[in-house]
Amino acid sequence: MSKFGTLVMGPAGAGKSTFCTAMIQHLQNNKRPCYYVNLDPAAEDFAYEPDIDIKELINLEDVMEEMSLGPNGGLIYCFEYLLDNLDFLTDPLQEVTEDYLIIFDMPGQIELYTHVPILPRLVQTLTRGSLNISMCAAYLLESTFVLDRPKFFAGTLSAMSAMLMLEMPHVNILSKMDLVKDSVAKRDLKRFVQADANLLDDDDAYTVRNADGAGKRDANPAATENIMAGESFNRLNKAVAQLIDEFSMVSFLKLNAQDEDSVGSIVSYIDDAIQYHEAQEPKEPKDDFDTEVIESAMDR
Ligand SMILES: Nc1nc2c(ncn2[C@@H]2O[C@H](COP(=O)(O)OP(=O)(O)OP(=O)(O)O)[C@@H](O)[C@H]2O)c(=O)[nH]1
Ligand SMILES: [Mg+2]
Repeated sequence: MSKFGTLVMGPAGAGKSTFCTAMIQHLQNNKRPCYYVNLDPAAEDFAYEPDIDIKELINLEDVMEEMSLGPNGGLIYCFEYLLDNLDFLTDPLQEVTEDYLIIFDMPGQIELYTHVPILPRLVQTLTRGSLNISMCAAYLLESTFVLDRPKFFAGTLSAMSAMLMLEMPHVNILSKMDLVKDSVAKRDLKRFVQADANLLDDDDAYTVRNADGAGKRDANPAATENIMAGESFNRLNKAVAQLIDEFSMVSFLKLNAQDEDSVGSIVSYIDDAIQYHEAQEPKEPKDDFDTEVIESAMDR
């Protein structure tokens, strides 16, 4: 028998906790049980009280103060401490049954998803051994990144890095779609959803250099204001986009956390990835009634 869960990840402020709240609300509306695990040792306010809260084990503020660490070093310390005290997480999760969706709300420190080998160890504990949770990662990237294409590809690279590092079913999500739906053409949005590397060539804010390298910045100063520029910056971005293109593994689902249908559609993708519905026994209330009748008849 398997348990089911989703690991909600992504850079700071991507909308992870808001998405967790929206998922819980959606599952409750559909009479589905869920189990909420907060793994952000700095998170303060919750719309739904977590069933497990890492702050009951370790608190980022205390770590920063006592160990004289900054927020990123403090966070890594908190996760190493969690790995040394995994019973805190695994003991209560043993009791969770297969009809629950376990939602893990992660912190936004990007190093967790790129190069620090902490999450693979955590994921192994959750997905193997006695817990055996069938997990899907949900990696959120804020859709406003599409307004600055190099930034979008940098964010996409972080999503790909998490996919490669964790080696588990994975959905990538462009969050906060309500913020860009009026400023990005539908045709362009489709290309962002597929992480089309050619988007950089068509970027108004950047000039594709001439073959002799003598190209100029785009003539539109409004589009280029405050945006990093330069030939080597362009080459770096092209190389990043090409790498993403060669792996051909990143595409995005679109999320507006305020829209129940949008949340429902992402939950369906996650359900498919973890094969949630295949594991659910059809439950007929009549069965319980029949069992009660038979048992009481046998008692007599
Ligand atoms: N417009 C809009 N704002 C959103 C949406 N989702 C989240 N936000 C806002 O974005 C901000 C950050 O959201 P959070 O859910 O706290 O993001 P997070 O990824 O959990 O942030 P950290 O845990 O600090 O990394 C909040 O002000 C949210 O209200 C959305 O779908 N649309
Ligand atoms: Mg959060």
